[in-house]
Amino acid sequence: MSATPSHSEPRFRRILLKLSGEALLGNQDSGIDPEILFRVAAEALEVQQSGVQVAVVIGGGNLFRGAGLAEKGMDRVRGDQMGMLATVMNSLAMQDAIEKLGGQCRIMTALGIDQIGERYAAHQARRYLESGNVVICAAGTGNPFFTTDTAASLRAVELQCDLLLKATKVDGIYDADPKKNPAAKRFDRLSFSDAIQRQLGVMDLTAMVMCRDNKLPLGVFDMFAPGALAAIVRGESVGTLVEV
Ligand SMILES: Nc1ncnc2c1ncn2[C@@H]1O[C@H](COP(=O)(O)OP(=O)(O)O)[C@@H](O)[C@H]1O
Ligand SMILES: O=c1ccn([C@@H]2O[C@H](COP(=O)(O)OP(=O)(O)O)[C@@H](O)[C@H]2O)c(=O)[nH]1
Repeated sequence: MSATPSHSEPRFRRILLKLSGEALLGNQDSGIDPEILFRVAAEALEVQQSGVQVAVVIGGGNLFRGAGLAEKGMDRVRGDQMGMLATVMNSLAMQDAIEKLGGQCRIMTALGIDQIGERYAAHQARRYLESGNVVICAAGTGNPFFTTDTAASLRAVELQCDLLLKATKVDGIYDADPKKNPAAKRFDRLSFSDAIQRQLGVMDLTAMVMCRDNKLPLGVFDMFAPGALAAIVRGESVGTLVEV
């Protein structure tokens, strides 16, 4: 992602890791593949233990998406509320995995669910990050009609992260959807204006614009590639880096 060689000092002080809900499926039809869950949790912890503060946003596409429910006749707002609750379930699974691996982890939710996590507040989230917790920001933005990509860009800006990393089902941003066009070419680096102008579909427009306007670099990488997260944080060129 960056041409700069590895350093023993971490390149980043604080990152936000956006995990695809759908990628948590692994080879299953629904739910969460524990192998993927634990591998990603271990990689997030490894990065955190190397001295980088780690905030996390998890999608809910492995369980529910509001738009899909609305297509089948459900009220869109209720469908999106189900989608946001799906992100809370994934967040609980990730918190459990991180704690089982010996890490400290807080869930902060955009919707009030007191027994599960405290209500998200940026200043408190920053304190938890500074005191050695992984902080999972659950329930998206708390509003229907948004996505967890947008929630991730919002939280990353609020939490003053140096980098937003989207871990997804593809290994970067291509000039066309690589799942539909096998001849598509991957970018190592790209500007936000190019990504927005070319309507490259890997991240929704609202999230891209949020990153661009706040000069927050965005990395996109393959959630199934072991070691990719740590490599990016060491400054190695993995996936695609989008900058202003
Ligand atoms: N130009 C592109 N480059 C890479 N991926 C793309 C592109 N256009 C569309 N995609 C698709 O975007 C998907 C990732 O986005 P999304 O469905 O929001 O996933 P997530 O569940 O990770 O949020 C990939 O699976 C890929 O097929
Ligand atoms: O701020 C938000 C974030 C998410 N969602 C809902 O939660 C679902 C799951 O999130 P997403 O589709 O972003 O998950 P991913 O694609 O990352 O698995 C979405 O489809 C929406 O229905 C929402 O309503 N508001």
